[in-house]
Amino acid sequence: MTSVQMSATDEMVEGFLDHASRGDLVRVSDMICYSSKLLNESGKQGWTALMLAARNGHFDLVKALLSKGCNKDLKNKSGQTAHDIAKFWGHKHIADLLVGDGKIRDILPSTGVTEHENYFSREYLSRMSDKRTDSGWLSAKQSSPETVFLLFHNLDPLVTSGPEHMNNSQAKLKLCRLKRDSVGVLLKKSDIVVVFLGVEKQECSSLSSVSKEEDGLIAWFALNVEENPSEILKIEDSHSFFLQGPMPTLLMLNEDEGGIIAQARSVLAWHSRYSFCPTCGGKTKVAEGGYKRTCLTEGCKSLLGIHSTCYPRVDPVVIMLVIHPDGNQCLLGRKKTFPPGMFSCLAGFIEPGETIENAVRREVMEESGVTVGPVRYVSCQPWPMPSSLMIGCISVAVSTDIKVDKDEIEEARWFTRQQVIDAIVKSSKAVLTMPPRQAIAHYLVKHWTCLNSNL
Ligand SMILES: NC(=O)C1=CN([C@@H]2O[C@H](COP(=O)(O)OP(=O)(O)OC[C@H]3O[C@@H](n4cnc5c(N)ncnc54)[C@H](O)[C@@H]3O)[C@@H](O)[C@H]2O)C=CC1
Ligand SMILES: [Mg+2]
Ligand SMILES: [Mg+2]
Ligand SMILES: [Mg+2]
Ligand SMILES: [Zn+2]
Repeated sequence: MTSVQMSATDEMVEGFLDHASRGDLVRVSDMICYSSKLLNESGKQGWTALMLAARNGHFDLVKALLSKGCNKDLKNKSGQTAHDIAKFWGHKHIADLLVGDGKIRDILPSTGVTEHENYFSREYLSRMSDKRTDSGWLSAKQSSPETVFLLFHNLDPLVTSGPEHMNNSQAKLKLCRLKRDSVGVLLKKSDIVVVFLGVEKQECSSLSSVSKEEDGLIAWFALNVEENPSEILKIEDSHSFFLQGPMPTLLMLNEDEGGIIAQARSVLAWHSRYSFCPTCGGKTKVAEGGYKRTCLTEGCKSLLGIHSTCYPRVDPVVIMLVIHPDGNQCLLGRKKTFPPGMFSCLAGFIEPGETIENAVRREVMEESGVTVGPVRYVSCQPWPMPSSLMIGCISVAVSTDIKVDKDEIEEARWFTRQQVIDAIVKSSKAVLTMPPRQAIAHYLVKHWTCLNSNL
């Protein structure tokens, strides 16, 4: 190659990287059509087009480069991949895209939002809903020595703080995984509701347990008792106790157990609140592994077709971070019951016949007097107090004057990006405190500030 050819190639690479750096999708795509080798070319300090697009937050360009087959594992001269760069500069949605295989996600049109796992969201068990109607299988599992039972007293779970349970876990508490022998007396009682939660996913079953079970499935059940059962039960763990709460104590478990609690507590709470048929007031019987209550009154309307009152309820709630029209402040409020200094996102129940977007606009107007324009879904979180689904959104205000609804909110204020970052990192300069990391309100604020998730 002559020096003239060399410089022509260098010039083309330099131009290509310059377009990538500025996020010029059209020019970058044209140049790749002309020479696909450009995809993995690097310039100064070993930066590729993908790295430059990741550095500057050009999500669509990153997606296009991945779809053309560029190598996302290349490193620059500082040893950073495009993923490291996106993470460092706070482009979480790009970092998420780069960490995956880029294939499945590409089928969906980009919204810039990737799925985020919140506390209470993890599916540790496989629900196996088809087994709920298999009464033979359910009763065989209830008699199996391998089966795990979780016990609740008035919806407070039995947990242990014993040191022998704390290996490899940062959580200070762990759910007591009782065996049949410990809860046998309760299972014989006719008024005890036993809810089938699911089976351990294959990868979390230990091999020794698998060999002892005919179908290799370790089932989990949950039961709730109203009288304190400590006297009649055989519980050997002297460190066990019923965790009084629900808040903030339920946030002290690990992520796996948070997910189990979200399911178990919500279904048990439904049983404790719906003792009688909501349609006719008659007696009901528990069916389908605790996922249904069937009315015993002949002719009750709830027996015709599928009747929603027979199944566990979920209440949808919108929770939203409202961004100031200047893009640099967000609206947070405090309820009278919050600890001093704490502010959170506004939230409210979705009403019948209402969309998520309209519920966001109505609740923000009711609680703060601020008018909201566009609304985008970000992430959701089961909230088992008793059974909400928090639907997390980000939205933009089109008015900024605040007039709070004093019945619900004590104060609402615009906070700057820096102020909420200080609160999240618990800086000594912080002028407010935020809900803990387990609450979706915390994630919404973090999402907005594009902070890296390891903060
Ligand atoms: N995970 C998180 O980060 C947060 C969760 N939350 C949860 O969001 C939920 C809703 O927020 P709020 O501001 O209280 O709602 P809200 O703003 O709609 O006001 C609550 C009032 O709405 C009425 N209401 C309407 N439908 C209701 C239903 N299905 N259940 C109970 N009350 C209903 C009641 O009068 C109640 O006092 C609460 O349960 C709260 O625990 C709230 C803030 C943060
Ligand atoms: Mg509210
Ligand atoms: Mg409200
Ligand atoms: Mg409301
Ligand atoms: Zn009925």
